[in-house]
Amino acid sequence: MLIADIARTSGAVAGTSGRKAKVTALAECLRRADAGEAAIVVAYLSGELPQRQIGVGYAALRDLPPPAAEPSLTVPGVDAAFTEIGAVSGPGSVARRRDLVASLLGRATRPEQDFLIRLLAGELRQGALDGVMAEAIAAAAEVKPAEVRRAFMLRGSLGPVATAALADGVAGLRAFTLEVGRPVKPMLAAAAPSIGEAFGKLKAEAAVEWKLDGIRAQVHVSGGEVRVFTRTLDEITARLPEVVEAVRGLPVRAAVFDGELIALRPDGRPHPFQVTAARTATRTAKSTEPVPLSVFLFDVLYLDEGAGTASDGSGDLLDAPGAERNAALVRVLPEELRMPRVVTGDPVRAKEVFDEAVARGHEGVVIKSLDTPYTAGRRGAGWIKVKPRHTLDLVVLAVEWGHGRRRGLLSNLHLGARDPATGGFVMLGKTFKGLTDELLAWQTERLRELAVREDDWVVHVRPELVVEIAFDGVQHSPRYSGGIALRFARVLRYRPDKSAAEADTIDTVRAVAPVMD
Ligand SMILES: Nc1ncnc2c1ncn2[C@@H]1O[C@H](COP(=O)(O)OP(=O)(O)OP(=O)(O)O)[C@@H](O)[C@H]1O
Repeated sequence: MLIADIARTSGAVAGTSGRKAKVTALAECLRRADAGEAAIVVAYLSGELPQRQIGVGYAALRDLPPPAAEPSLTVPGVDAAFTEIGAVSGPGSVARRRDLVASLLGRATRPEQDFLIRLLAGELRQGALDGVMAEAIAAAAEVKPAEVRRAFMLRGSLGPVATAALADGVAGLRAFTLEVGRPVKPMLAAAAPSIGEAFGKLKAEAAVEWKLDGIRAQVHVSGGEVRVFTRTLDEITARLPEVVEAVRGLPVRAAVFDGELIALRPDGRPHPFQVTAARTATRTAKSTEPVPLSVFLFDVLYLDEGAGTASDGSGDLLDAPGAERNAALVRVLPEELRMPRVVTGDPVRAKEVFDEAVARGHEGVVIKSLDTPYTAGRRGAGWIKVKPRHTLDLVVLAVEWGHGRRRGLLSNLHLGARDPATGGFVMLGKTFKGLTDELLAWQTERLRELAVREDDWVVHVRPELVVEIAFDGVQHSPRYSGGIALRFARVLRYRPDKSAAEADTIDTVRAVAPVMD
């Protein structure tokens, strides 16, 4: 298969806002790929190329060689070239990489050059196409989309799922199973502005759980071994001995739990989020004394209680309804390891739980359907979060050099929400409020790494960094393409645990904040 095919498909997908048209274009492209190429096609089209691994700076992409007249680059050929570029190291590696990129681009036609540059610069990398891509794989392989989504949840990446679907259909997809020790993509929550609205979306009775502002953790137990993974599926076991200790002695042969880890003060109220985050951050100030994390588990995806017990045998619980998974959780976990939870059909009672959680310094509640299975992502909205004050996770699109005291620092952030219709981002406003000196220094360094171009004092960056923003409301604004702007936006913190594909969408912004005039 030729890169020209992928470039053309990428253009077609970007050029239409219709979901169906996107799926059709992607499926058509996948049908032309052989099973081995499919994984690469999927990765490139969803912009999943690991830029940092390839390590091509923007400078290498600025001076383009003249384009080739005819397309000749093949998918395996380009992939091999990327691997070669990524492997260059040692003295002179920057120049060597630049030469290799120039040689690759010199063999590309103009549209192929455009595509490869956007791929290398990370500008295709919104991954917003995950849902669309899963549907396209299903269409190309002639299987149900649910089969593809399930395999994606279990495997964590769509490339290998596409290969399996095209090579072996449903049988290939079902070969992806839940294995203790291998993390799966976590279930996420939709948002509602109030308890009443959240209840309105679920059946009469639902579970109301505290929402703690900690770190999501998937805890895998097998025999005496405990392993802990983040929501981005990275292993953090070695950093959290107290979590391993808390879970080690449970009466299970094997299990996979889902939950939240948080640093609590002796009075049970949470420490500021940074204290929790410091326990798993890769770059931390060594001077701070680590504060132990408490474990609050709220789901179980797999359970084998061992011979002679209630569930004698092994069991993947992903398809079991919420109430049944919780019953299993209650059976094997002591109360102090479980997330506080009340089952009720009464919104007034639910509001009491919410008020209590907030009074104790927590974020709010997650209202959970009793009958939905465990599914990755926000699909189906079996979980709905309600907070007293909604915040948004937005993507930094650009940043302005500061003035005065902030001279030499990247300060005023341009904030964007995801636009699922286009796969791009919609700008919602700017802010330099809420930034501490520490955050300013950190973002200056990080955003310089992500810079793609600079005009006057505005540095445009690869849309990768997710920042959590508080705001007072949303108002109409002709200045931005989405027609709305945030009022009094201020930075709460960065969300390095989230990718741009997980940032809030423009639809979420409208759902949590009615537009004021
Ligand atoms: N009881 C709970 N049930 C589920 N998730 C919980 C609970 N308590 C805290 N959480 C956290 O809330 C997150 C679910 O909300 P969501 O899917 O919107 O992710 P998020 O965007 O990280 O949330 P937020 O930014 O609001 O913390 C989970 O990833 C988890 O870390």
